[in-house]
Amino acid sequence: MKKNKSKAGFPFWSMTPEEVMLRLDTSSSGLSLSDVAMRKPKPVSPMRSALIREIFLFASQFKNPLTLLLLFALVFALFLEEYTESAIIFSMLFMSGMLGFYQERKATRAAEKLKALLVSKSRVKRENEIMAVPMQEVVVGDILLLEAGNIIPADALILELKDFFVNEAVLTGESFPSEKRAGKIPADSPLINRQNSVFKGTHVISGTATAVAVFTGADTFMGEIEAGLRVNMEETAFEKGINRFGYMLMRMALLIAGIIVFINIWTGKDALTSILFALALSLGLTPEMLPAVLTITLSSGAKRMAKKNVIVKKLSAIQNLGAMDVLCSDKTGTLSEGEVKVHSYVSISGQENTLIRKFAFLNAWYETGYPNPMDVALREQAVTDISGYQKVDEIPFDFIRKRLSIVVTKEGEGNIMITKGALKNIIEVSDKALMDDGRLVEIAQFHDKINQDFKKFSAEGFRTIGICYKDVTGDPLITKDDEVGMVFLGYVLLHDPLKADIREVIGGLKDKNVQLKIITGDNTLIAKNIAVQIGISPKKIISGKELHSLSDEAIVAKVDKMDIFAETEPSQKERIVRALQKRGHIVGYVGDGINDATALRAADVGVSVNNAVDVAKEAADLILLEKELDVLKDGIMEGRKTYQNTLKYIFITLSANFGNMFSMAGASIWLPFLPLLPSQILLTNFLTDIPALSIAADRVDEELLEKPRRWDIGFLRKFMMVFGFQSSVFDFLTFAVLVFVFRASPEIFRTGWFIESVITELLILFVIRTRRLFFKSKMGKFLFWSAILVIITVLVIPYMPFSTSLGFTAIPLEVLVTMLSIAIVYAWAGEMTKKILFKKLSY
Ligand SMILES: Nc1ncnc2c1ncn2[C@@H]1O[C@H](COP(=O)(O)OP(=O)(O)OP(=O)(O)O)[C@@H](O)[C@H]1O
Ligand SMILES: [Mg+2]
Repeated sequence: MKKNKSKAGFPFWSMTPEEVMLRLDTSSSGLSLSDVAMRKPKPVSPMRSALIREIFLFASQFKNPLTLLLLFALVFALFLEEYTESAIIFSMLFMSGMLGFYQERKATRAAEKLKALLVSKSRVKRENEIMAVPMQEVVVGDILLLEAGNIIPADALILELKDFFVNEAVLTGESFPSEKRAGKIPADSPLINRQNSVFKGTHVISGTATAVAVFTGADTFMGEIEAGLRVNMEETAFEKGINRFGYMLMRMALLIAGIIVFINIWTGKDALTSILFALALSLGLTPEMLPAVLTITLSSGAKRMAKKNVIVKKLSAIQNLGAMDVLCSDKTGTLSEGEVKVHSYVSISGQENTLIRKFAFLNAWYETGYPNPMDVALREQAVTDISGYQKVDEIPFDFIRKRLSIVVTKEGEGNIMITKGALKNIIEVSDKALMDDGRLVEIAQFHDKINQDFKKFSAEGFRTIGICYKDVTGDPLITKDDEVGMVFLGYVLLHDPLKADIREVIGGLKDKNVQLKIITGDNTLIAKNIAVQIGISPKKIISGKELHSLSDEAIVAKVDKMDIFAETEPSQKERIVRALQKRGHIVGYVGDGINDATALRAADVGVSVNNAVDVAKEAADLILLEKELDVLKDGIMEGRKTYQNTLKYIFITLSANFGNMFSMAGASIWLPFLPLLPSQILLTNFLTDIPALSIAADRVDEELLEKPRRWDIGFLRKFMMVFGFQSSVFDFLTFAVLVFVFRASPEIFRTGWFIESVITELLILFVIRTRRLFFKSKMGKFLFWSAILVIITVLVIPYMPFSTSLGFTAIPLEVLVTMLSIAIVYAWAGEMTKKILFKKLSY
């Protein structure tokens, strides 16, 4: 509240820079370092905050409906003074919580080290020196130096600016860049009109500015919004599936539990024990270790990715990576080396030309937009003498104009405006052309020639940019509107060779059933040329211009058939991604520019590189420390493994437990006693959870990783029905044998059934984890040994002295052998069913 008041009392946009700086006790040369130290938000002592973080992390392991059910059961058991039950439930809770906590902590620690590399820095002026500090360390009164690609670190008042455009979509929803200018704005004007100010979280599209930071952190507009909304994390398709599935199970469990309670009470059993019995059963049905399995699979996946120099910013991105079936990529640096080299400077008549060389150099030398490989290449060129030149003005590059203008001056030469950019966009603003002999001619007569040249260069694999100029001595300060009536000079041919292994990389992705689509701002001809080189059909290409004329629906209809999108504007990149998603694809996007940020955000998996602009890095889910598509293939495999192992866990919980519940309900009707004591049910659950957890690290058969797979709840339901039914059949067989053949006492009955159900669950785990014959698929070490250990434990427990306190008894050998035989036949039946089921549902 107080903060709001202070903001209302400080409408800095309606004040002059001097007033604001006076009030903030700062100056244009920046704060002193001692001032900065005083203004830094006081850190909570690092020790304590680390401890608090750990506690939070631990607590966060319990914040899902499944563990809540466990907690509820625990309280209930304690209330009934059933201490064995309580102890077992508590162990289960603790085990799942600890494991999740431990794994996640290990993973976050590894990730944090890498994330430190990712810290976005802001340039500030302090004690009259320019320095780069982590974005969060900007303090009130800091003088900010902003340039294209930066994320703005604070709410600030602009002091000076040059062609400064900011994208404020995060705050205003307006995706068109808003132009900033200096000067006072009425205090009551809405945020969108405060052109003299910038706001935290928005980003610079082009140009440069200095500004004084007025509000930081939670005091900013962004901070207010975040506090209000608690930034709603979007769920991935996978998470949605899991959650829906979890709720479905809960509903079913509750329903069946209700029926069981009813039957038991109706048949005259003790009401409270019946409730506890039903509660224990519904715990059995719920995949209570699912959260832990998920965290473990994901975080160990993230760790393995880190070893391959991939930083996973958002864990769930790994799942999406596995499910991804279309990968969109920009061109420069992904397909190509990204190290652009200048090949030549060519005039219309085809001659190497030194004036073009000089002008291109001047333009690149003085431009101040965000770093791009073309200007780097041009600046590297040794050049004829440019001493004596001075920069007068600039209009930075943007992805709509695709041009960049610089005004330079030199004694005796007046002021010259030099513009370079995409060839089309240069021709657009030129009406004359300069010949080698110095003549100026109408450009119109050369349009065909230029087109042909361009085709020729592109076919040879060159990226061509155009250069033009005009004399602006009369009015050397320019705006975008001055880009007209210029004199065309010629071409700069640039070379950006494709990566040597790009064909194999793309082939590799294709083998994994991920389709690559190229979305580039570059020219159609070049894109075609590249398509041919990497083995994509050059026919499946569409240009940004054509996209413009299409409605969203029309794009959706078309998007599948196209492999290359050329000459696109930034907003079209996002449109394409969304259209692909509407077609039902899970879409990845790789990009590193300002123009990629919205597409990165829209994609299911956004991938960027470490030297990308801040906005792109911020928007991405994964960061590659080296821009190699090949590592993505490893990531895709990780994602698919995660998915498969999660699915295994679900399969096993479903088939074994669902059948169990059914059988229990049945058994309750005709047995005069409870088929298992609540504590025994919990113990069964606990024991089978141990191997189930190690599924997280299980090996996965190669054939299961071949294509992206989706969460398919319909399939799960069928799977559950079939295997549940089968397991019930065997349960009833077991009951019948125990009651009619062995005339078992309640203790023997329960012990026999305990052994049978734990062992069948483990055997069926071996069966279900693969589609091959179970012994033909190699198992994860952990899984194998933990299963063996549990089997031994189960066989030993009844013969231990403490077994009576658990309600077990030493069963006769023939009962034991019969139970084991039933389990083996059951596993064999599972093999058969599995084969038929997978084939029939072709999943
Ligand atoms: N600094 C610059 N100076 C002049 N022209 C430029 C500059 N940057 C880009 N262009 C022009 O704009 C076009 C589009 O830019 P760019 O190729 O970077 O887009 P993109 O979508 O990021 O492409 P890519 O897929 O290669 O990453 C370029 O082909 C070039 O003609
Ligand atoms: Mg790019």
